[in-house]
Amino acid sequence: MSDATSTHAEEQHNFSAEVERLMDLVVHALYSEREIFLRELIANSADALDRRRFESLTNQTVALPDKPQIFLTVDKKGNLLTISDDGLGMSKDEMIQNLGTIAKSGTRAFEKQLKDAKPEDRVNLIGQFGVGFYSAFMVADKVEVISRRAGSDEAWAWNSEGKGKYSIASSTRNTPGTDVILHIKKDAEEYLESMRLENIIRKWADHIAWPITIKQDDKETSANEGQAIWTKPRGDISDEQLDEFYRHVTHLFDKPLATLLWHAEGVIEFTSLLFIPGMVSPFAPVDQERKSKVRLHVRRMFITDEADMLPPWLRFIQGIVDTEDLPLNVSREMLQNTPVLARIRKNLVNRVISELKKLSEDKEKYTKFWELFGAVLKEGLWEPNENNDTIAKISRFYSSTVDGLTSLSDYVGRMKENQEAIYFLAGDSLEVLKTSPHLEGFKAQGIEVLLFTDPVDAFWPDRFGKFEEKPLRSITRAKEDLDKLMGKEERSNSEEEEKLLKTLMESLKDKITDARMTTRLVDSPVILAAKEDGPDLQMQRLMRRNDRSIPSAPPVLEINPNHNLIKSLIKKVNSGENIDEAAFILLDLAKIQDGEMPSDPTLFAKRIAAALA
Ligand SMILES: Nc1ncnc2c1ncn2[C@@H]1O[C@H](COP(=O)(O)OP(=O)(O)OP(=O)(O)O)[C@@H](O)[C@H]1O
Repeated sequence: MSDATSTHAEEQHNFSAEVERLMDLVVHALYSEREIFLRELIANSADALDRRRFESLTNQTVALPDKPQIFLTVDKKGNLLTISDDGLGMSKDEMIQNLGTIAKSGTRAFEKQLKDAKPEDRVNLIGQFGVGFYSAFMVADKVEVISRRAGSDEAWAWNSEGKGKYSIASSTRNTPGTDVILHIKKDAEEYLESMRLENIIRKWADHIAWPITIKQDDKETSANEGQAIWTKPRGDISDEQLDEFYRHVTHLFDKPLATLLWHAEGVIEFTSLLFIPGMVSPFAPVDQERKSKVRLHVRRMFITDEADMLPPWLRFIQGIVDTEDLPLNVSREMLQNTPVLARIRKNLVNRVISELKKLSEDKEKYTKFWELFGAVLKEGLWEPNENNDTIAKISRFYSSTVDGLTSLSDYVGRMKENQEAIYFLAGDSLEVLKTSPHLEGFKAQGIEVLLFTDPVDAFWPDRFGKFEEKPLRSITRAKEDLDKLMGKEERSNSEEEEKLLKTLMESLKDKITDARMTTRLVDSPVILAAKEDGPDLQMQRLMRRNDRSIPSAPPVLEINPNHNLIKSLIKKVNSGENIDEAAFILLDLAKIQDGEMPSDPTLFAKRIAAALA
C-alpha cells in the first residue's frame, strides 16, 4: 500500500490516435461484461509481481518485500477503487510507452476480431491484444496510475479521463509498485462493494498465484487462495478453475480438448499442467513461430516461456511445467544444456503422445483435434525423432476410397494382395485431388490412394521410410507400379504414335524430360508425371513457391492414346501439320489439372482463343 500525492508540475500528452480508437472499442464492445476490468487490472499486477521476482534473481536491489501482494482498497465515500501491487512498477518512460501508445496494426486486428467475435467471446479478445488496461475506463471516468519502478526512488503519476489526453507528473510512493486508482462512475457503484469484488475475483482470478486482499472500512478480506493451481491435488481443483486457468495461459476463449495434470516423482520431480486447446488462436496461429510456448516455472516461479519444453511438432500444446530440480537463477545457457530439462522434455513428449493415442480412440474428438493440429503434428514425421512410428500410427489422412479420415494401419489392412506400397497424391486441396486425373488408373484398378493436402505432406514421406514394412510412394512417380498392378506388358507404340511423341519432345524441348504414352489415363488426354527417381511434383511446386530461384526438374508428359484429342494430334502430325501450339496447350492443360498456373497465362489464353476460332 502506498500514500501517494501528485505535484502540480504536470506534463500533458495526447494519446496516439490508435489508443483513443481502441479505448472507444473496448469501452463500448464490452460494456455488458464490464466486470472484467478487474480481471485485467489484477492480471497486470500479477504480471508485474512475476517480473519483479524474476528480475530480483539477478538484481538484489529490486527484491520483493516479505509479503508481496495485490491489494484492493475501497473508498466508498470518495468513490474510489484502488488496485495496488508490489510489482516491478514503471518508470516515466515506461508509463508513456505502456499506457499511452499501441501499435497501429494491433488496433486494426483487434477491431476486426471484435466485429467477427460472438458477444460472449469478446471479453476474452482483449487479453489477446494487450489492451486490458483501457478496460478501466468502462467503470471509471478518471484513472490515476501512481508507480515507482523497483530499484528507483522516483515515482510518477499518470492521469487521464480517457478523452484523448493524459498527463504525467512527478509523484511519491513509499515503496516500489503500482497503484491504479479508479474514480468510479455513477452507474458503476456496484464495484465499490467488497462482496461484489470478491465474487468477481473468485470467478476470474482465482488462479492468480499472489494473495489478493480487499480492504473496505478497515476490514481486510482475503479474496483468493494465492496458491498456484497445479500444486493442488486434482481432486481439489474444480473443472471451472481448470478452464479459467486454461483461458489465462492460452488467451483462448473455449474449453480445452484435453487437460493433462500430473506430478512426476522419482529421479526428477516436476509438475505439469498441459492443455490440448480446443481452437487455434485467431491472433497467433501456431505457425507464426515454430516454437513451444509451454511455460517453465521453478518452484512455482515463472522463469520463461522460451525453454522449448516441447518439440516444434507439439507446439500447439500449451500450459506450464514446474520443477523443483533447477536453481531459481537458472541461466539461459543452462536452459539449453541441463540434463534435468532434457529429461523433463522427454517425459513430456511421451506423456503427450500417450494422451494423443488415448484421444485417437474417440473418433469425433480426434477428428476435431486432427483438423486443428494434424498439420503441425505431421511435422514430427518429417523431423527425425524417436517417436516417428507412433506419430505415424496416430496420424490421419483423407483417401480416394473412404469417407472421412483414415489411419495408415487401416490403409495397409485394405491393401490389395499384389500391392507393395502405400500410395499417395499430394496437392493443395482435397477437392482438386479427389478429381485428379492422376487417380484414374489407380481407381480403375481399385487401388486406394491417400490424399495429402498439407504442405508438409509433400516432404515427410521421402524422409520417413516405411510404415509396417510398406514404402510410401507418390502416384506421380509410380508408373511402373501401375503397369505391374495392371499386369500389362510394356506397351509398344505404333509408328504414328512415336512420331507424335518425338514432335512433342521437339516442340516442348527443355520444358519436359520425356513424352510417353500412358495406359493409366481413362478420361483425360494428358497428365504430368515425375521421374521415378526424381522429386515429387507437389514438393517441387511448394519449394518453388517459397523460392522462385529453385530450378524445377522438368516433368514427364504422359498422353492417353485412347483419347480423341490425342488421336486427332496423331493424325495431324502424320499428315505433316505443325502442332507446336497444340503441344504448348497440352502441357498447360496438364499443369492446370494439378492446380498450377500455365507458365504464361496470357499466351495460354491467346492460344486457346486461336484454337477455338
Ligand atoms: N500494475 C502494473 N505494474 C506494472 N506495469 C503495468 C501495470 N499495469 C500495466 N502495466 C504495463 O502496461 C502495459 C499495458 O497493459 P495492458 O493491460 O493494456 O496490456 P498487457 O498487460 O500488455 O496485455 P494484457 O491486457 O493481455 O494483459 C503492460 O504490458 C505493462 O507493461
